[in-house]
Amino acid sequence: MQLDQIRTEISDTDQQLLALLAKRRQLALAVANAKLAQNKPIRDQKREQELLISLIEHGKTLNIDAQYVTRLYHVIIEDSVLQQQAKIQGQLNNLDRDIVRVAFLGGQGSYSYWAAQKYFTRRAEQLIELGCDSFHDIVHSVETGHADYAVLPIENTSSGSINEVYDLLQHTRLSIVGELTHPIAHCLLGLEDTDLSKIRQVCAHPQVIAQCSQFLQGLANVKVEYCDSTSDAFSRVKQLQDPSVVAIGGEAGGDLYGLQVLTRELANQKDNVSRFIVVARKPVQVAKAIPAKTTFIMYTGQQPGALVDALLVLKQHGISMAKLESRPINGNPWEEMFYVDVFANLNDYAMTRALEELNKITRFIKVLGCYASEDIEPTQVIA
Ligand SMILES: C=C(O[C@@H]1C=C(C(=O)O)C=C[C@H]1O)C(=O)O
Repeated sequence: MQLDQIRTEISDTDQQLLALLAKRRQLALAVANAKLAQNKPIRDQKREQELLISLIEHGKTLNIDAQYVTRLYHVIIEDSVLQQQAKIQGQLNNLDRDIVRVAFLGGQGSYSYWAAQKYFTRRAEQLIELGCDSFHDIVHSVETGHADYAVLPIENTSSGSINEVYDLLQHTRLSIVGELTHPIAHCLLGLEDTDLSKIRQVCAHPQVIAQCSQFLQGLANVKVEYCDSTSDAFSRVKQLQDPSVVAIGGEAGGDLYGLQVLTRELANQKDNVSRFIVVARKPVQVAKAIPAKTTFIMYTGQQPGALVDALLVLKQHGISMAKLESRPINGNPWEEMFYVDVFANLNDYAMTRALEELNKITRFIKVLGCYASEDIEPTQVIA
């Protein structure tokens, strides 16, 4: 066969693969409704394990190795479960799935832009993108009704919690309605004729600078320029047309600005992942069939053991904590507001009781939201 002929066949095969994946998605969505009717959880890891084991076996007969099958399968299952969750949540909360206005940091190509795309592609026909210059403006645009949702980064595996976002949550009436994680693969990006040894200036967002601090320390005589967002860093490099000026950001984002990758994997941690939250004016309910997280803030007071007592309430009700963070309270020096993420649905009996008890022993407590957990653990196959 000629090269062109073979390639035509490969393209045809890829299209068939896509069509089959689309069909699989539709079947999974039908399964989701059947499960709701039978009061069963969306995720069924036993079924996933059985499927994976049989696919690995079948793969052997086709000369496809187990690792390849497993990697593909993880991607397919994650998509399948997230599609089902999004559909069930949309139905339960009567969410408008047509046009959605989303506020996020930066413009096209920023990490928050990709996170917003990733989250809403399962939930809306059309996105109206409202890029903002600061976290404050993002929250404000939802508060004032200019946007329906905001997507905000809240923590990162390299730089930790994003304090500015935590502080904004303390003072807003918006609710957390969703979460997602997104891998953040930092690259050094520049104009086509950039010579790495001649770089004078690196443009990046402060969070990105913190996540790549070790790489940046290794660059001698290079000025670090703080930018409002990663997309802001890209547009500066593009506008300046100076090959000694580069940006740090994601490859796909840089591509939108015609920038080339000069070096990859700049983050301090190899697994550099950010967790984003989605906030809206109205809280959502999470279906019982879906694992939920609840986030609340509390001020316990300064008496000895106050935090321990509060956490004991969670223990007594069998509620696991996903994260505990503390932030200063404005105007009360050395007093702390605690932010607690728990693996629980706000409507669970245990959670309701725990909150009632916490209400009695804390000075202030406020639920920031209950939302579907998007952390889809890969299917485990016991060898
Ligand atoms: C589609 C289903 O729901 C989930 C997704 C699965 C899949 O995509 O194969 C398998 C099990 C469940 O975790 C199902 O239960 O069959």
